[in-house]
Amino acid sequence: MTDQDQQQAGRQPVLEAVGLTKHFEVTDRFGQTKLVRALEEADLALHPGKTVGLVGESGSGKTTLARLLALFHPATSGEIKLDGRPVSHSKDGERDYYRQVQLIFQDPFASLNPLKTVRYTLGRALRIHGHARKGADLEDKIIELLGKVNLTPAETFIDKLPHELSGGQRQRVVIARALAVQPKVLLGDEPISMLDVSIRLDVLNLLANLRDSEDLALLYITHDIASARYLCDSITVLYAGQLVEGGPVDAVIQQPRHPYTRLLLDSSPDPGRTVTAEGRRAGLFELEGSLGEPPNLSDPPPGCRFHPRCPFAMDECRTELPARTEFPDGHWARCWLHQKQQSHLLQLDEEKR
Ligand SMILES: Nc1ncnc2c1ncn2[C@@H]1O[C@H](COP(=O)(O)OP(=O)(O)OP(=O)(O)O)[C@@H](O)[C@H]1O
Repeated sequence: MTDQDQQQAGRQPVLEAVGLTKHFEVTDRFGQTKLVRALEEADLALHPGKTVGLVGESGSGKTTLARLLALFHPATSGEIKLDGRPVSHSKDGERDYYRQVQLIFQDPFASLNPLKTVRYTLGRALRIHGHARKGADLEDKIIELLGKVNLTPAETFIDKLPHELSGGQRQRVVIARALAVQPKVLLGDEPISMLDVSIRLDVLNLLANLRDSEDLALLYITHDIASARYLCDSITVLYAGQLVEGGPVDAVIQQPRHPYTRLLLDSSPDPGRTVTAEGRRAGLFELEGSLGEPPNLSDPPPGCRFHPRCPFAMDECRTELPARTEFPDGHWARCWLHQKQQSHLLQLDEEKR
C-alpha cells in the first residue's frame, strides 16, 4: 500500500448507497400495472479525491442509481448516507444535501436555460447557495469558476447564450455551475457521451483535475469501460439492475471475476489485444450475439440475471443471486463460480484469450 492508499483507507466515504433498490410502477397501454425492477440492493461508496466508475450497458440501471443518489427519485428500499449519516428527507435536509451532491447530465444543452447567459447561470447558482451576492464579488467568483473549467479568457464566454457555445463549452459551463455550489460529490451521468469524440478526453481530464484540486468524490457513469479505465480508481459493474463486480480499476480490467465483465471487456475496442474479424477480441463471447439480449426488467430472470447469457450457468444461478465473494485488494464479484469453487473455469478460459 502506498502512503496515499493508507491515508485513503482511513477516510470514510463521503457518500454511500446501502442496499438501494428501485422498482418503478408503470401502467401499460391496456391499463395493467407492472413493476420495472430497475435496481436491486446496490451498495456503493464514494471517497474524497477518488473516482468510481459505474459501468453497464444501456438499460442496466445506471441513470436510476444516479438519480436516486441525486434524490430525484425516492428509493423503494435502502439508504443513502452523507458523511456517514442517513440523508434526511425533510426540506432543509434535502437542501443541505443538494449543496453537497451535484449531478451532471449527459446532454449539456438540455441542462442549461437557452435564454440565459453564462453570467446569469453561474451567478444564480452562486447567489442561491450563498457563495456570492452581487457586484464585483459576484463577477470575480463567476470569472474564477470559468477559469476552473478552462473557459478563458472569461470575457469571451461570460455573455454567451448556450447556443453560441460548442457542446464541450456547454458541458464546461454545466460543470462550473455544479462547482458554484462547492459540492463534495459530483455525479457524472455519461458526461462525455454526447460530446464530439475529439473533445471527450479534454473533458475527462478536466474532471480528473477538478477531482484532485477540489478533493471531489466523483461518480463516473458510462457504458464505455475504456473511458472508465482512463479516469477511475475503481469500477463497479452493473448488469440488469444487479451490481455484479467491483474493485480497483486494474484488478477488474486485468482479471475480471464475473463473466459479464468479461463480455464488456471483450466487446470494448482495445488496440492492444487480439481482435477477431468482427472487431471483437477472440474469446468466450465471440458468439455473444447468439447468447441473447439483456433481460426485460419488468420480468427479469430469477437468480443471477445474467444466467441466460452466461456460458457457465449452473442450477444455482437460475434460482439465487450469490453472496459477494471478496478477493484481495477490495476486488469482489457476485458469481456462483466463486461460491462453488469453480473459479478455475473462468481462469482457464482467461488463459486462452
Ligand atoms: N421513470 C421511470 N419509470 C419507469 N421505468 C423507468 C424509469 N426510469 C428508468 N426506467 C426503467 O429502468 C430501467 C433502467 O433504466 P436506466 O435509465 O436507469 O438505465 P441506464 O443504464 O441508465 O440506460 P441508458 O444507458 O440507456 O441511459 C429501464 O428498464 C428503464 O426503462
